[in-house]
Amino acid sequence: MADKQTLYKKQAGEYAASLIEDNMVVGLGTGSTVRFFIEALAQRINIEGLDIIGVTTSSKTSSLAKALGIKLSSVDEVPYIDLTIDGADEVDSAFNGIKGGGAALLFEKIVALNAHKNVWIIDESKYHDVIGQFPLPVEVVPYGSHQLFKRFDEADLQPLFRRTETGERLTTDAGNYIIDLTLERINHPKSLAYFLEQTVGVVEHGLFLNIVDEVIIGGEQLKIITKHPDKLFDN
Ligand SMILES: O=C[C@H](O)[C@H](O)[C@H](O)COP(=O)(O)O
Repeated sequence: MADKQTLYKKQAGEYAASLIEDNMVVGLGTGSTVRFFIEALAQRINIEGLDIIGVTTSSKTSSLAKALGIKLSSVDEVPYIDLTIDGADEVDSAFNGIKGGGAALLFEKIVALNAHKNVWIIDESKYHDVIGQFPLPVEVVPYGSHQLFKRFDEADLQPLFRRTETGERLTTDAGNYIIDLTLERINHPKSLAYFLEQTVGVVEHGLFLNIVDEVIIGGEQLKIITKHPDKLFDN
């Protein structure tokens, strides 16, 4: 039998599939929670004849969606994305998130920023008062990445190159490396994001601030939290 976390991911993923409407262009995130969403979406396509176009955020999601017969287009070929459904590694009550546990943060952020609406699906263990318990992924250009690693280390950001099971440095779909920062608690996500964005060699970071509109949280009871459009969160 599946563990609770898996059941909660499935619950959130399946609920998200019910949000998709005919003729939508749908951003398809990456990860184990999104897998449940994509499977449920494919079922609706087959049973109800739902007509949608998917825009994927990783090679893994592309393979899964293709195998399930979902029509795909690239982010550059669609005029806009109606709704993106994605997972997250950690979310706080100010709608800040950490993403990139599956190394897809760069394409995920591009798709998210081209979507009219972003919905995240998580299980309840990922919802915290303050983000940072999950190591923050930073995607970096391979050239000079060792120097960058040293700078992060000197700044006490506890960097670690992400590696594959066979021990080599993991390469993202865009051909970059990931350095994970073990921070435990990110009190000022906006300042950290700014620092990373000013650092040459950093392609993107896993802080998704002010991006998500709604979070669906699987648990004993499914919860949906929606950001008020006028509410600004200052980090
Ligand atoms: O790079 C991967 C993504 O940001 C995922 O959406 C995130 O890691 C959550 O994945 P999962 O649903 O497998 O926990």
